Amino acid sequence: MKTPAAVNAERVSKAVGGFPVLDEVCLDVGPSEIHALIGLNGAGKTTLMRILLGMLKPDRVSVHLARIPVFDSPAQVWSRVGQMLETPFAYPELTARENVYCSARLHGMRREAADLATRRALSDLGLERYARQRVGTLSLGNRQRVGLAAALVHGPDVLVLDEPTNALDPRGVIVLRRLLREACRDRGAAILVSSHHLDEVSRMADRISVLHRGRIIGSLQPGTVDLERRFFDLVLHSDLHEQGQ
Ligand SMILES: Nc1ncnc2c1ncn2[C@@H]1O[C@H](COP(=O)(O)OP(=O)(O)OP(=O)(O)O)[C@@H](O)[C@H]1O
Repeated sequence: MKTPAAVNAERVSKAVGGFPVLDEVCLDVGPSEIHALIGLNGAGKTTLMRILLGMLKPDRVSVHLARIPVFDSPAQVWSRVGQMLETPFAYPELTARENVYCSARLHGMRREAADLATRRALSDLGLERYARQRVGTLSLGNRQRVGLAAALVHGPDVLVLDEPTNALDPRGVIVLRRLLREACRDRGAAILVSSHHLDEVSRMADRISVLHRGRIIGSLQPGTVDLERRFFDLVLHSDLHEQGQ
């Protein structure tokens, strides 16, 4: 049975060293949906994603993955999750192929299926010619491609990707967009991506939430004009509101 694909965070707060990094953040990602999180540097995007993936404990716990509280999620649930945070999943001393294969096996795939899925993921990400090269010797963009192949290899129902395109070339961006769209369409994947690039998320996402100083301050409509202006309006309005308090 497939695990229902959904991410849900209710009023997640997190302080680090007494400084609030996240403040009552509510966020959800439904099946067959790409939800983009956009915000300035230091807004809290990575911290939120780490909490959603159970890597960091929020101060108040109400985070659900596949409708199960994240800290109680069994291996079965995690096997249906793919992620790539700041440092892509990659052992530098292993080859690209070995890295992706390891990810497939760690997500519970049997040898033969893992082998097949690894070939497909390497081909999807345009990595065939680097398959036997050690990841530590690859370019930054190709390391990111390996991280993405490792996140996607097992066909996850939930995907959490932190700035998945920041090192990709324009062709890589298009490829990733297509792969994410296919994951949504073919298996109803719930996908959360963070980015700094409004144009890119506008093309990729179904929903865009703006995170600023640890709070969700509004949303943007993908595909509409003037997203940049709307984004800065929200940021400015939030800053002015904070100063006025
Ligand atoms: N372990 C930590 N110790 C101290 N401060 C931290 C720690 N983790 C996060 N922070 C702070 O929390 C804030 C949010 O960081 P986070 O990495 O989540 O932002 P981000 O939105 O992903 O930023 P960027 O777009 O630059 O990647 C930052 O001010 C950061 O310095």
